Amino acid sequence: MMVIFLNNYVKKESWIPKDDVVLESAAQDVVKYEKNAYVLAGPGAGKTELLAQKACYLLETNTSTYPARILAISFKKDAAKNLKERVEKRSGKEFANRFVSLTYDSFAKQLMDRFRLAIPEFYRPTPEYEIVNFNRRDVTKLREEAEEPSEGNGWNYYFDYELFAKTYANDRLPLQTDKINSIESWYKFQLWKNYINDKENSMLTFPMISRIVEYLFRSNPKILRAIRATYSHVFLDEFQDTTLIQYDLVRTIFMDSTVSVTAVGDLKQKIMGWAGAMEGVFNQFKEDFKAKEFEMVLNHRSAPNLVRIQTSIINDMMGGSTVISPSDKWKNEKEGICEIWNFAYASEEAKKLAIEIKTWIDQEKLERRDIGILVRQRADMYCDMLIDELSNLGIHSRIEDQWQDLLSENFMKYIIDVFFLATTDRDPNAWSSLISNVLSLRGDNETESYQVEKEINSFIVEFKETLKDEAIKVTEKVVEQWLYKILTLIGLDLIKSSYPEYRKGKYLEIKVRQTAEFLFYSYEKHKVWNKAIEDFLGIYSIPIMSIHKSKGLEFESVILLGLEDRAFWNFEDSPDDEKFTFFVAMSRAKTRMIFTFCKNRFYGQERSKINVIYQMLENADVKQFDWT
Ligand SMILES: Nc1ncnc2c1ncn2[C@@H]1O[C@H](COP(=O)(O)OP(=O)(O)OP(=O)(O)O)[C@@H](O)[C@H]1O
Repeated sequence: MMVIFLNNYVKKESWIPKDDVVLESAAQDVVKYEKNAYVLAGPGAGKTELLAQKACYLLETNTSTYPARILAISFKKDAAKNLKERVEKRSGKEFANRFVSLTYDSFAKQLMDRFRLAIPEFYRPTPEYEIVNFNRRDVTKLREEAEEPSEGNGWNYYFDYELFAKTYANDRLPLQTDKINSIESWYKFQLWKNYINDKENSMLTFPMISRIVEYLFRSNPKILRAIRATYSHVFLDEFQDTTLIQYDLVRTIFMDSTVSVTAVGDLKQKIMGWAGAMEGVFNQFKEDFKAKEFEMVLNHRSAPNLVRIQTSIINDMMGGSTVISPSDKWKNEKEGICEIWNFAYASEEAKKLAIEIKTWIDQEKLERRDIGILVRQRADMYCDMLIDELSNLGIHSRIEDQWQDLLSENFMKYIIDVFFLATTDRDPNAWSSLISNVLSLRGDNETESYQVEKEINSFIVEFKETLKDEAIKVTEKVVEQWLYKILTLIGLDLIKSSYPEYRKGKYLEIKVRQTAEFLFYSYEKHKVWNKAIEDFLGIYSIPIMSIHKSKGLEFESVILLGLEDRAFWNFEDSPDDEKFTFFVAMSRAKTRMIFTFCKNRFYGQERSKINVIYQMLENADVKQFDWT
């Protein structure tokens, strides 16, 4: 175990933010504030950055007293990984070892695996279990397979399957068997019994896992004390999207404890209402945790003209007169383009956008990853013509959703570094990152360093030859075998034991197979491995994704393709969710934001239902251009 000596710590008053970042005064206060707090701030305010800086401060000044840990909980795997990497890069691995960055799902799952035997019997899953989703179709199946109590007890036997699929885990455990007084409550009980007890291997959804863990901690003070002693601080990112079940878990574990909790979020980016994001979560947190409110008012991401437009839209959406300022790195307040482009036909739209994007790449020297193409839904349908037109101009683009998840897998860094080292002459960054990652996986034993370097080096020399060997017919299966060789070199068992998500079931195997499939696809395109690996990472592709997947990301130029009624089909039912979704899209742009509308896409489009959005853009003086 690595011991940090006292003289490595920085005095609180001498600590300064990392990477020359200048924090606005509210952010400085949050970094140093010791009690529970929440931060409300708009897009690009640096909320995630603030958490990274606060982690560095707490660790480097020993305010999070050694050996306590800091826990950060995010929604997406890549966000959790990104936060961990920032802290690691700035404070170094020794400090960052005490920074645990997880998603809500993996946090709950880890706790359940660790304390499984302490879970009361009826709710205790089998040692091997399967993680599943539970949707409307599964409600139907459950109902088909169950032997319902016969009618005549006055219950209404017709119930809303959709609602049931969303709320089946909303009640705290244990379920009160004496309160089974409706068909829904009867099925809620059946679901737990059926999924956990009646199967050889239990089946669990993430909301069920959270519920089990919440129950465990609520009913077992010893375990509760242990976890409270593990963490000194907890960070909650994108707090506006927290569900009732997630919040209840956090509350049970950390409320009224010495653990200091900091939540950050933005009410204008609350876009998970459909997935159960809790109404009034900040107020509830304020009350339960006696938390102090902080507000940040700068936007570090977008150019001044875009900040002006975003601010006007915020005030239209939320009422009030918020003032948000761009950072002072911009030369003048007119910088930043925001336009609406109207087309008659999708083919014309695709042509015009492809030509425009080519100009950005050729003349403005934008990289492909500087451009983000966003859609409300169904990227495959909305973008097929644009993908073809871009391809005609020699520009590759790809629908990023599947890659995003795969690339944030914990085993991926080893694979990528080994491939980089085997396909380039010398890559010092890949070498040092690989060696330090392997050493840290193996317990940071410095004396092993020489041996590890030797072992990896000889593998890479051999792997280089393998990749060059034209006699080997590359297939998906062959790539999969290579991946296993790399993981075995690093330590397959260690990888499984170090990353809890790989401990159980076939998850690792499934992800390795998918990696082989995607890598092989990239290889088939380029036929040389150095290009294939870059292609796999997406360096040569313009990313296309749904707005939901773009959360937390930023691009120099953003195109929101299809600002139309049908794309925002749920607007009438959930106008706020949809307005916020639109706002998330427009706030991803640093310098250019283009919205498109196409009259004849899929047999006709209107913009009457989402007229409010167009009205807000008009109020902000956003200009429209007809390209037909
Ligand atoms: N204090 C700062 N000084 C300079 N740049 C900053 C600062 N804080 C953040 N940034 C930069 O601004 C951008 C936005 O930061 P970040 O992603 O942390 O914002 P956010 O509030 O989490 O955004 P969003 O909610 O829109 O996803 C990033 O490029 C980040 O590096």
